[in-house]
Amino acid sequence: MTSSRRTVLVHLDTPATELTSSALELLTLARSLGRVEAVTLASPSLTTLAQLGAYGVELVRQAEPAEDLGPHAPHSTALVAEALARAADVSGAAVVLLASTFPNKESAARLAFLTGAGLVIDAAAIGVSDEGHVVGSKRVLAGSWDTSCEIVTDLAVLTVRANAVVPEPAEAAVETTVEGFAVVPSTLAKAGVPTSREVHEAEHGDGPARPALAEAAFVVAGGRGTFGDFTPVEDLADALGAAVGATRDCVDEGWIGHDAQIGQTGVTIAPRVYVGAGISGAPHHRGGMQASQVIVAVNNDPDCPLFEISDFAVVGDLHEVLPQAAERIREHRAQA
Ligand SMILES: Cc1cc2nc3c(=O)[nH]c(=O)nc-3n(C[C@H](O)[C@H](O)[C@H](O)COP(=O)(O)OP(=O)(O)OC[C@H]3O[C@@H](n4cnc5c(N)ncnc54)[C@H](O)[C@@H]3O)c2cc1C
Repeated sequence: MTSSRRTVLVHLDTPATELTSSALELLTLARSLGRVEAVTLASPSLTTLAQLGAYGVELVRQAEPAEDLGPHAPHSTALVAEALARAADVSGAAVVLLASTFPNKESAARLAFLTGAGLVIDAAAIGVSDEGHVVGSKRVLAGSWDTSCEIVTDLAVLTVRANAVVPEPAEAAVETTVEGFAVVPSTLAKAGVPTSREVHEAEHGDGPARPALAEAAFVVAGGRGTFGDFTPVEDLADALGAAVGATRDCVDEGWIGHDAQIGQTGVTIAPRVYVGAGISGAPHHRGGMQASQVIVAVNNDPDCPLFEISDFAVVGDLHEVLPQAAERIREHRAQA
């Protein structure tokens, strides 16, 4: 199918007061595949509509469940799947894209089951084969294999990792209209509606708010080489607007919270830039960060294994290197 004939649905996470960076990335990616429509389970705000217009989306399809299932219904993965299935049917869509969050992966799996669609979870790139089929690519097996999966079904469902592309508005902004469509929730969807939902912000003391580790475009991570003092790591992270990560050893030592753990038993990340300071590069850690686009390692051991997969290797004491880097970045930012 040619891209001009292909309709691509982008699921907007709720609450849709303002589009997240992940949503803007999805819209950018979707434009390269065909004509983009957005789907939401909650009324989009004026800010959201303006953003959608800037990204070239003319139509937002808003699901209207036939029964009031309560305020948390848009977070029901079963209902999201049923709404997307209906939207795909109404629009004749060939592709549905969702951001790769845990709930969205579940919704995508349910959607694929409902529609018989081919499914790729955690795609890092999306292309089109010579036959016109959508191809999702990703790293698997702890970052040791790159795979590409051609989806040959009429409908392709993909969840896309954060930072797959740089968000870019369309060449020309358009007017965005909202069109409702009815969804009749199944017994399953009605049985599984969340009754409460509380988002816990990560705590950073009095410091600036930092992006979520799994979605951050920049990550600064510290290892055992910090000897428990994460100040230089956090300072560089704040200069860059980055998330803070760590190795499991630091978490086990109680130097930093579990949410910061990167690796096979922690968070898997694929930021645009990963800085690893005082980290040896053990396979368990590499499995969670090897897909990063640019890897910078700071280590006082010139033979540290992390250097083998680094784009930039800095041999030095992190307590000297990181503060200097943070200072230079702040100087550059002040001049910009
Ligand atoms: C089942 C299992 C699951 C695991 N899962 C994970 C996981 O998900 N994530 C994870 O990270 N680990 C995981 N681990 C642990 C992993 O195997 C390693 O032990 C761990 O990643 C090592 O952490 P590190 O690099 O901080 O420490 P180390 O390996 O001790 O490395 C410290 C590094 O700091 C350098 N250094 C020291 N001082 C300085 C200085 N002043 N300046 C600069 N560099 C300095 C040293 O040269 C060294 O390279 C797992 C282990 C097991 C058994």
